[in-house]
Amino acid sequence: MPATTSVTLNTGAIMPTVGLGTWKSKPGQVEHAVEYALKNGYRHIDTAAGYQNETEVGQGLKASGVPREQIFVTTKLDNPDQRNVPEALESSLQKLDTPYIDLWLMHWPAPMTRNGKADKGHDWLDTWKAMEDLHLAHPEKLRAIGNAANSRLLSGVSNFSVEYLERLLKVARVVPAANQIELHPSCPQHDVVEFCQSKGIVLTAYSPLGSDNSPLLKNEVVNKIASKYGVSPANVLVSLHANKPLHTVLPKSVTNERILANAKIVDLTEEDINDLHKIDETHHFRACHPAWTGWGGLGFPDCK
Ligand SMILES: NC(=O)C1=CN([C@@H]2O[C@H](COP(=O)(O)OP(=O)(O)OC[C@H]3O[C@@H](n4cnc5c(N)ncnc54)[C@H](OP(=O)(O)O)[C@@H]3O)[C@@H](O)[C@H]2O)C=CC1
Ligand SMILES: O=C[C@H](O)[C@@H](O)[C@@H](O)[C@H](O)C(=O)O
Repeated sequence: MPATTSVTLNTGAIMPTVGLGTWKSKPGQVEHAVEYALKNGYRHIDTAAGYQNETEVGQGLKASGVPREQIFVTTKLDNPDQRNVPEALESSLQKLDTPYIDLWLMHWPAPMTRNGKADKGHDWLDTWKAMEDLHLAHPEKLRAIGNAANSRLLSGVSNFSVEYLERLLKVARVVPAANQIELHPSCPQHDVVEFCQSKGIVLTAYSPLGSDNSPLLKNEVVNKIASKYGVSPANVLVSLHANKPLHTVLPKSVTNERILANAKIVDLTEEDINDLHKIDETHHFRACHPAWTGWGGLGFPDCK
């Protein structure tokens, strides 16, 4: 299958395959990164309330001059806001200075207190129910969950394992449109990928390069494939997802040349993909281990 440039969500909305990541992209830098990306062809930006840069991301959206309706914007409900879902949505809309969000994700199935501890008195399933209620009441604010012509209202999740998705889907009125999870050759999560694909849930690959100072950029297999196509290792790591059904991918950079370069996607062969998947057999890692939430491994088999 040739690499895709967009996927269709279960709402019918179109989500561009490559989006600019903004975790750790600081105010002062991120406005320019977003503006530069949009001026150079990106149409998908990923942020989160937890990144504390929504205001500056919003400034970058405006500065680009690209009409809002041509841009796919994802943001996320922060873990300490799981008891305050409507207020959190309003806060993100205000900071991003936008009338709607294209995709709103529960950042982690892990309610937390404001002082960084697990909030064991709250169930993330109740958070999802509150997100569903909001979507049903305000479809105009959450584009990816539907519109007047499509009353099937959908939103998304992030960091959901198969075990957690199964619990969600048992009671959900709304099938998540996307599950944003860590995906790269050293964290392929085939179980979650297959499960989501079987339910029509789009996978969004986070930390696709392996995050900061990634060993994957120096990996021999990645470099060999990069040489074969005359591209950089980052292009191979981004392309890996663009070559799979129902996948999108979020390379992050605040460096102009990298923002530009990372958007180039190449077609990979099945053999290339199999070789990249073998990397995990000898070198597995996660950039974002779920244990930081205080909720343990969140049902991920490699996090027990
Ligand atoms: N839902 C969730 O829980 C999570 C979501 N995410 C999302 O996914 C995005 C991507 O993940 P992230 O962890 O940021 O990591 P990435 O895998 O995108 O790697 C980013 C790092 O690689 C560097 N880099 C970027 N391009 C290149 C290149 N071409 N060559 C060499 N180095 C490069 C960046 O540096 P520099 O910027 O200095 O150029 C930065 O240090 C996040 O920004 C966020 O939007 C990430 C983690 C968790
Ligand atoms: O989206 C990014 C990640 O989920 C990030 O928000 C968490 O992983 C957390 O901040 C951490 O410190 O590990």
